[in-house]
Amino acid sequence: MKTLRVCILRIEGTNCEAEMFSAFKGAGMDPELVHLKQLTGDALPRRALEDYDCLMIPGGFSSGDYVRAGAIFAARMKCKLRESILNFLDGGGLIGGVCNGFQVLVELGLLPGFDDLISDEPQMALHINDSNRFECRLSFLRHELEEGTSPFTSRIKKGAILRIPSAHAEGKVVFPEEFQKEYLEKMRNNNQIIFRYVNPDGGDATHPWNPNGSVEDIAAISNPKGNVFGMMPHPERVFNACNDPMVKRGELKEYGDGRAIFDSIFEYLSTYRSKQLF
Ligand SMILES: NC(=O)CC[C@H](N)C(=O)O
Repeated sequence: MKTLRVCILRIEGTNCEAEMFSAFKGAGMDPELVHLKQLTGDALPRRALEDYDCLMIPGGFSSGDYVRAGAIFAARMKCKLRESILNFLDGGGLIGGVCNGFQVLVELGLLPGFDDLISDEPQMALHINDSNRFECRLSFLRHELEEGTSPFTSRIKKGAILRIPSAHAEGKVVFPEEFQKEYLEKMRNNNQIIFRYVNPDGGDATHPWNPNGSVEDIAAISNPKGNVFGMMPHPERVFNACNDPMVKRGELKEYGDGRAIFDSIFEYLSTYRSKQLF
């Protein structure tokens, strides 16, 4: 079988790339840490997006979160890589972002991506948490789609609740007030809402279980086509069960709930991409 190559993209201030690397590796893919300048032709060795199957933007504080979290990383990508991103998606590639990576994809206009793959006008923002603080704790995420619907969660059953940690200051999903009703409806109809925060008992999330005040407790979304995905909590931090604080001492569990995301990407890419089915 063809090796599945993953480009884990970093710039100054990215800080979750090592865990992201080992999660992709652990799920059987071939990740590589790539600096943005290697893609834009400003540093050697040069790399091209088309050589990868998946582009993943990891978490962190890219460019120190100046302006808005993710804004500078996104602006640099947009001005130099717009065409290659579109070609990459057209060729069947997947693009994912976790936490700061999700913020980058929203700033870039790839998410929620209602009308175009890259929208020029922002359709959504990840705003400062309601608490006005950096919120760092385990989150409970309910999977909202049927198994097999999203390439990023194809291995997860509808209604399953995953324990995945959050760690962010700007994670509140907001839409422009006048379009909020319409946009939420679009998101539901297009199967774009992938995870919602819930309370530990599975009920509607209240703070701190919705850590940021996101509308409708939204924690993860995709674009309408499903090939661009962003989530605030960090699946790469709970690839192994030993990193899940609720796994009891002596419990013989090898993998944490985060692994399902990476297994889903693997399954999707190896089934569809390597056979060039789309
Ligand atoms: N863990 C992260 O990626 C943090 C994202 C961003 N720096 C924030 O605080 O919102």
